[in-house]
Amino acid sequence: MSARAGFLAFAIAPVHVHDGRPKEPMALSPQDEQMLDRALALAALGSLVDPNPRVGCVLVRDEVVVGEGFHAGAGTAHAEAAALAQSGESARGATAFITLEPCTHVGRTPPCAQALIDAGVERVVFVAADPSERAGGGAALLREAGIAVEKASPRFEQSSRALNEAWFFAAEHGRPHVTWKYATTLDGRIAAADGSSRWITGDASRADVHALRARSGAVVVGTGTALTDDPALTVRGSAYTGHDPLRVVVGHRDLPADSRLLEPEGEI
Ligand SMILES: Nc1nc(O)c(N)c(N[C@@H]2O[C@H](COP(=O)(O)O)[C@@H](O)[C@H]2O)n1
Repeated sequence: MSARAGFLAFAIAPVHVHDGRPKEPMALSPQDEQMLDRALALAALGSLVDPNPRVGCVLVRDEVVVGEGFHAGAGTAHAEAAALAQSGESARGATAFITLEPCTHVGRTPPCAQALIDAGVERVVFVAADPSERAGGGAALLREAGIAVEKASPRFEQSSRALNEAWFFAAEHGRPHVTWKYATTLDGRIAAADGSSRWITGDASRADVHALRARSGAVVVGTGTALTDDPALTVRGSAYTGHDPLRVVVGHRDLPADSRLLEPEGEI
């Protein structure tokens, strides 16, 4: 079965066609918006814990989806490359709907903007600009090549940002996105003075903690917490999806050999 045939069951309503180039941005049609929603749904299939953003791409030609792709994690094909691999020659003259501006850099994989140009894509609609210095600027490159480029409305950008909150933060601020997690009693205490009150939160809150660990690259505690609470800092229960964050202990004191942090699960 050809890549094209594999995806053609998903027929859509008409998409407007560009005949000349370059073009002024035009309002997106409801069909365009439908494709952007599809691209966002594809992006959500990517890894929650990855140095790379979650990105989705849909290629449409003659009102038909000819390729779809999403980025599954660093080192694998970018969303655009995955969609182009499916569409093959059918990408010529197509519109690409992408949740992030196509990248311009040679990183672990080749630049997506050039791949779209080489494939003969005629129009690109993207959701959010890539703020990173090394990979941004794809829209300008595409325009220089005569491709019609449009940016989606802020409603879509919000969705793309929500999918990649930590990645956008790091790309825009040059530092990691940090979540400060703590538990206190209503009177502002974190433990009884004698250290006896290890758990001051309930099941629901602890489930939240595991979900938070599951989508974090690293968990950092001080040696005070490590020695007093003996936490494992791994993801447990239904939140576990095969990923444990890197466990980082900051301080000068050694951990005892039987510390749960030294157990083989998870990296320290
Ligand atoms: N446009 C686009 N589509 C994707 O699917 C992507 N993953 C990205 N990522 C951008 O490229 C950087 C990572 O590239 P490599 O892992 O080095 O290949 C990432 O930081 C984004 O800027 N872009």
